[in-house]
Amino acid sequence: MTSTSTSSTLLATFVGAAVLYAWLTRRAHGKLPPGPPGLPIIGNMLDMAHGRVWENFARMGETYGPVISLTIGATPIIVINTFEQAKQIFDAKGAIYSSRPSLFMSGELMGWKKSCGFLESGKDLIQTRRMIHQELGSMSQIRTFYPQEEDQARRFLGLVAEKPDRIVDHCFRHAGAIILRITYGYTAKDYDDEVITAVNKAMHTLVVATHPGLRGFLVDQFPILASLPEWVPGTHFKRLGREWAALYENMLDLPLNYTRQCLKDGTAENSFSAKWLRRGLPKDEEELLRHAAGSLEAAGAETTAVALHAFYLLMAIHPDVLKRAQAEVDEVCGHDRLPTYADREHLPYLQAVLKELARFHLSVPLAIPHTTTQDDIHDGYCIPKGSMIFSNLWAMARDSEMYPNPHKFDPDRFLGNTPNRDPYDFVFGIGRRRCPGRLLADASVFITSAMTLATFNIKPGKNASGERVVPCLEPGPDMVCLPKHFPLEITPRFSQEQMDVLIRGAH
Ligand code: HEM
Repeated sequence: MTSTSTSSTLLATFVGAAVLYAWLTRRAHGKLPPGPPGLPIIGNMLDMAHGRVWENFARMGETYGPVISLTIGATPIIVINTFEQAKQIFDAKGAIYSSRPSLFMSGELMGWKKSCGFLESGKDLIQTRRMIHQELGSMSQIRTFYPQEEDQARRFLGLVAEKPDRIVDHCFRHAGAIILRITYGYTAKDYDDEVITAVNKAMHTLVVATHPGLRGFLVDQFPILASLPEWVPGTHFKRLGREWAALYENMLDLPLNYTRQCLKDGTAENSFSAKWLRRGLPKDEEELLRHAAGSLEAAGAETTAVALHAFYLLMAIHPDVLKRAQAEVDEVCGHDRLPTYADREHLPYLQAVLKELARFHLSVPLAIPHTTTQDDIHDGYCIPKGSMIFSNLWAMARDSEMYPNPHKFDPDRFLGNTPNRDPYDFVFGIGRRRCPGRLLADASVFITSAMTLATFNIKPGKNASGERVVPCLEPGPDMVCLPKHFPLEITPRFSQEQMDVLIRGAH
């Protein structure tokens, strides 16, 4: 037998033993919520293997009810498919439903466990969320960042005017630049910015490491695999973990060192990190700040970029909505200036469009999984301590009882005397782990889309053979759900000279 086949046999034996151990040691719980029967040993692993897992979960909900269970190895997985149940669980019983599962690959090996989205319940989580809340959790704080937001949105328009065919890149760059500006006071370069590149690299590894189901890393389901020596084939995750941890550290240090330097030089702009560093934090709190600031970069950039890209696609798909929203913006702002935050209350149709955007394309369709810190009995079923809990936000957004004709993009559902439920009640999560960046996200999407409507027309673009391709909103399979790319035709609404005046306006 060659050494490779010996090692492969060893790995197979080890994985088999780990899976069998997990199966045999599943605790004798009460009755779990109903769910699809799993296969012996691997449980429901295959049900989570492919495609948009949230759609599979919603289909299972039609058969088994609003709260369903699946198992992989020893861990019960609970999926909550309705808003009502999610409120009962995350709001009313938040004390035991608000921790995070420990993910071996991303949390331990790659070092993300101190990032806000990964923190388990406890002192560090309370302090981290307090830090974020104090500077980004109220409208009075968010308003202090309006000048930076408006400036970044103008820069974005400039880039779109220059290279309209690179709209997806611009959305990602813009969302990253906003977060860097507000978190660190750092103004990113228009192209090839070093810090944006560092964030993108680290984020790419995080997305790969946290793929749901079978596409993820087996060590998350069976942490015992981490004790295998590195010469065993299949343990390449250990080397990857080390390399990817270095990318995470770089993403934290590069921009924070910039803020520290600016504070020393007396040139620091108003920012989340500058505000906290100025207070002179003790070492342990400064370490918390380092991860808290990094968690804003990680959680805030891609999610906002996805919303902006989806906005452009939806405007190309629905020319009637685009025209009506443009007409409203024109009526309030005229053609001589760009919209500002002060206009927001006079733009009810745009606000309805943005609510429908948030409902129709969910940036994070399954939220971030929670875990329970105690056994619970819910509606007569047992939810064991350590269960992994998914809020199926996508299923809530497509619930026909809350949203008649839920697969139709229809901003009018939020106007009139009996509007549908505000999707902001759940698209940012529910309960104690609700997104702490939601006010900032909303402010960024508002100003960018309002300024876009004022300056550009958006139409389906042409493919390589010159045929017009009507886009559709086809979501990808990842936890942060990127829509499929389609060519768009984005053209300025005014002459070059007028566009220059509009966009340069406040510079
Ligand atoms: C359209 C944009 C955004 C959407 C749809 C979104 C949505 C979400 C969702 C669904 C969660 C998980 C909630 C849960 O587990 O129950 C979350 C967590 C989080 N979000 Fe956002 N988010 C957005 C933008 C932002 C921005 C701009 C920031 C930062 C400035 C941010 C920071 C965070 C953080 C730090 C967490 C982790 C919270 C925790 O674990 O306690 N998000 N977000």
